[in-house]
Amino acid sequence: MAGFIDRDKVLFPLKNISSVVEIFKNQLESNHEPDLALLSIIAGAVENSLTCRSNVSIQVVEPKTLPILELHTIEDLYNKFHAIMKGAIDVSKSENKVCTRETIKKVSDVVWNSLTRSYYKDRAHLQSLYSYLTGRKLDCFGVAFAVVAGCQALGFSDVHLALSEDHAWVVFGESGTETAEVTWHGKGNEDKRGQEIGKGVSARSWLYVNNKPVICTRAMEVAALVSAINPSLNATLDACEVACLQQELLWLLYDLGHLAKYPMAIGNLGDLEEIAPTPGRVPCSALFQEAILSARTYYNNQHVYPYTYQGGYFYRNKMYKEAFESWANASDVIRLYNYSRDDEEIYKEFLEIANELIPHIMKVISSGFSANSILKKPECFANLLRFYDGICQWEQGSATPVLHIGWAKPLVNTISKFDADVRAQVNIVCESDCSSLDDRKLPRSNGNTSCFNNNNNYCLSQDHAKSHNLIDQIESKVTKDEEVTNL
Ligand SMILES: CC1(C)CN=C(N2CCN(c3ncnc4sc(CC(F)F)cc34)CC2)S1
Repeated sequence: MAGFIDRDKVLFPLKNISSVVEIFKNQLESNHEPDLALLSIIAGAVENSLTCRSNVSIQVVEPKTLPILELHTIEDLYNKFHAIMKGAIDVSKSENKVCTRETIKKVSDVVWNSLTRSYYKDRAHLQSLYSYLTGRKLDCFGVAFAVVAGCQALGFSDVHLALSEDHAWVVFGESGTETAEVTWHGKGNEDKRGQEIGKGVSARSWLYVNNKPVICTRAMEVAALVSAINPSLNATLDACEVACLQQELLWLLYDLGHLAKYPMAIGNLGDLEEIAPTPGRVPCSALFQEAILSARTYYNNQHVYPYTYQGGYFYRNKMYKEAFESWANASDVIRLYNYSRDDEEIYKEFLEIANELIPHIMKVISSGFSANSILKKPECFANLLRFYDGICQWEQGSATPVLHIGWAKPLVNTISKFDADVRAQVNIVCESDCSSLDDRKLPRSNGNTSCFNNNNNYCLSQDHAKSHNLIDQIESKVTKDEEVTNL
């Protein structure tokens, strides 16, 4: 590990964004691995100086300048982190050895036991070592990151961060295939720190992405800390210097190839580019597409967020037909999983799409009568069915139910907005008898597109037909309603 060397120290005191980018560049291009503790402390210090309560007056700083960051501030915290780790774990005998589960548990205990007794865990700005070293507070990602940074400080180059879409753990050992929980997840769940990643039912939950997590290199761990930078000043305002720093650091990592296997980081960059496009760079829509391609290429299309990044972009830009397709593709991913109580985050995501975003779209478009309204397009109806059908299939075979009556009303409301002649163009094809499909949900390796048959009708393939009973119920209810209204 390069550590905190003179080439970086001469850049202090840090006064602007480009000097911070320069330090990250030096670390990433050095022939040693980048120093996670150093970069997390610097990113956290910059974020803290521009967003935290301490300077409540909205900073009016020169564009791209930062409140001055002195060398001793960073150096003292860096030395403190090394002292904590080396004071707690004796590694003299394990020079250049791979790490053991026992040592990882010790490092996790050091972090865990040094945290403030009780604090609001979901608060912003609790993700960096700056927060850990100055406030003794970390969020669940921050604990996992601190353990990996601690192991790096102790000389273990085999310990790496493993990331799902809502959880983080570590991999280690000779072939990097040992796994260990090092942090908590969610509210009120007993932490499983020290244990290997679930082989049981939790393995089928979205939380562990069907054992297709992002396994980080050191540079991807830098991408994770950069992704975790939080520019929010409060619920409505962002500190633009912090957002600008995050955006420039993500482009630096992108250009060095370190985001290629990290769909969520590409998605984060897409979100930032949508707000403030960088001249000469690809449009944000291309980044959302790249994130999807990365998830399909490296993670067997088992990740949901790349599609919801893209769907959110289409929705915000009133591209509703395209949004339906992205959301249907997201639903094609979740249908492979069994819903478990650890999956609240993605449940909330689908709930918001089904019960807020789609109803909003139905409201704003049904006022217009334009001929090319999406209500006239069978592919929109097909994608909506595919979206709802995936959620139904997600529920099937799961211990915990997904759907409740609150889902049905917006669902029927939406379906009934499409005229019968449009709905008639969508065939629900049972390519094979449903009963022959076993209940295990084998991940399908093909990309997600709604299948189109030759005579330009839109058919839902065999997997979708599994919940055709729900679709039949909707169809019959809608038809009945129509009969009633046509009486
Ligand atoms: C389409 C969305 C709702 C927009 N933002 C989304 N994010 C998903 C989570 N985000 C992330 N971005 C980069 N890396 C990671 S690792 C991780 C799990 C945590 F426990 F470590 C989360 C996450 C960033 C924001 S999904």
